[in-house]
Amino acid sequence: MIRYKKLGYVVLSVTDLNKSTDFYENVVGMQFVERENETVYLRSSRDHHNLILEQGPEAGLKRVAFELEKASQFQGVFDYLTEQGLNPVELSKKETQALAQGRTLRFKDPIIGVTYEFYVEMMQMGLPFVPKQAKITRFLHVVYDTNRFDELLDFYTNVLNFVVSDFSGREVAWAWLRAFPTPYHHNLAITKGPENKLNHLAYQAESVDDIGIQVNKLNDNNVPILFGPGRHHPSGSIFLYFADPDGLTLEYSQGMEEFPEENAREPRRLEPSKETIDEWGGSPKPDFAKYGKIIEEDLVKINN
Ligand SMILES: CC(C)C(=O)/C=C/C(C(=O)O)=C(/O)C(=O)O
Ligand SMILES: [Fe+2]
Repeated sequence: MIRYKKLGYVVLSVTDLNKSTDFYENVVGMQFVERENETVYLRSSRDHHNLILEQGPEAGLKRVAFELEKASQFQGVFDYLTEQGLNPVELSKKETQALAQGRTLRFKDPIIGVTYEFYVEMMQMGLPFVPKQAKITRFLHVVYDTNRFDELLDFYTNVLNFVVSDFSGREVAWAWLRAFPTPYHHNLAITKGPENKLNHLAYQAESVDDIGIQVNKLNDNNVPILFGPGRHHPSGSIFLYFADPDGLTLEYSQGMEEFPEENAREPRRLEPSKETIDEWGGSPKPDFAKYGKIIEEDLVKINN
């Protein structure tokens, strides 16, 4: 059984690396760690990185990385994914050293083609994370649109050991999932849509005040606010969605429900109503979750 420590980081392809680095540092609130050629590492915790930006010809999602609960689980998880026919590839020492992390495997999900990375022992930085702008406290979740909803839900729950926190729909069209046994209501969610794409990425804000302060700061910086502030009924969180320089939707989220490992409540089937989406009655702008191409790449970059 796969046991996760946390959602660790994502890799985004961006069309203007300098602009996006400035945005994620000075608007979103992450801390710059280092730049290696066309790759920038940023963090929102003691981890060496919680976001990698890569210059590319088009914007999109390249990779989603989860940290396994224990280093001792790595080989067992590798063997399990092999048995499941997912053909995981273990990264070379050279590549894991470049990433400042321990043993690392990658595979592609066979449904929508997202590259996943499972790793252990990411280097912990000497100084604590200090947000420069918004007080973000962690990288919280990834959401996809998919036209293969049922297969994707089956894959996460029956192969990758994610647990459903809530569903929505008469015919289920939303599912919020947590990587077992991580406590947050969701570190991954999926929704039915005409295509397979990233819907949004979310960062936890320290307090409700920080969300309110960000409304003003985003407006001052002419950053488009795409939805909110409001309160999502599923996780109970206060939210604020805005656009990154490539139009990708980002969320600040505060106050999400947390689950115990044992005796957690059962998932609820929620009405897909306006009030479920936002208890305060708001609606998303047309550009909400409009962009977010899934970019497929080679699993291994540095061979030895
Ligand atoms: C916008 C959708 C329909 C919605 O309700 C989102 C809910 C939540 C939440 O409850 O926290 C999210 O953040 C999410 O799905 O990402
Ligand atoms: Fe969200």
